[in-house]
Amino acid sequence: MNKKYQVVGIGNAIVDVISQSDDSFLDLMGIQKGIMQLVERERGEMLYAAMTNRTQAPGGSVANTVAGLGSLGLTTGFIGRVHDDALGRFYASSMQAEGTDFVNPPVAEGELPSSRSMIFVSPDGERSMNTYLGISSELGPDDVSDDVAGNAALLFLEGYLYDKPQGKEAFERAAKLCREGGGKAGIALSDPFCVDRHRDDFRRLVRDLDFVIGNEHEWQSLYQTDLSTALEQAAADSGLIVCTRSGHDVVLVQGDQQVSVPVNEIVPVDATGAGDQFAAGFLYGFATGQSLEVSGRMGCIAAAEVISHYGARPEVDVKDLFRKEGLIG
Ligand SMILES: OC[C@H]1O[C@H](O)[C@H](O)[C@@H]1O
Repeated sequence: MNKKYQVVGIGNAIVDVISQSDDSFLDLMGIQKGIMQLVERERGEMLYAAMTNRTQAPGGSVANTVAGLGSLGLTTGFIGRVHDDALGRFYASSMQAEGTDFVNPPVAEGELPSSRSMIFVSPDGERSMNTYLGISSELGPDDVSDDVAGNAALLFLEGYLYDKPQGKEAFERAAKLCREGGGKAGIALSDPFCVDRHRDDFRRLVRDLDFVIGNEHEWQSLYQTDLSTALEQAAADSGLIVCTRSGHDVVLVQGDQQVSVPVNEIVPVDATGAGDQFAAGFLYGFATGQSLEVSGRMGCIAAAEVISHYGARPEVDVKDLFRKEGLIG
């Protein structure tokens, strides 16, 4: 298919502010370990000030996936919203520099600043994210142009967008444009609490979209049952489903075909972005016509790379890693 973009993503455009902390610091600050929690602006500022040795990097779940695909050499675009402030300009220019079109220019009007997530990484590699959504949560249908969503061979949608009515509209419009243009659209379930908030919508999306990627907790939350029953139901509902299981075999089901891809269990330096980069590796395989098994293996390689260092995006050429495993020539 001759499209301007091999993959387009739509989601929250978030600058990650990363620091290391121990669990007693999390307790002291009232941070729940291992999840993404939304925070108000004031609390975000307080947490930011409490961070020692902080570093800053572009993040956002689906944006991380699309950036990973861009650095793998696919033509990629990302639909997100940043303010025309220092963080927003940093975000937009970093995406471009990493090889992904950041298609909507930073917005000058309005008062909400660019989004940021204060991420505390524990000594065991677990990450605790505290996200102030800011302008990102104002993403709406007007931010989705025909030229971008209608020109995508694959569209990857972030489940978190469903948290705001205008985000949901943007998501639905992008999916419609992509599929009317002959592309395929899929969703990242985002997190179990997000699934809980939008169960009916997400079950409909599993039936309607072309592929769905989630982890075991998200699939269990979606069908409110044990994992194997949940995956059976998902596979019956959807053309292609993928389930990651942190440190355990990944399960992929497409029609009658079911594949399990083994994962080498390693202690992460920083677990941030593991699912996002799994999705990047998997979608790279999917977009380039690889088998289900090879695509799953690519996902596992990309995920293993990103958890071996701080930050949610790859630091090496992941294609080299695919070559070393004999997955590409
Ligand atoms: O999945 C990891 C991402 O989720 C949050 O949205 C952070 O921005 C981080 O980069």
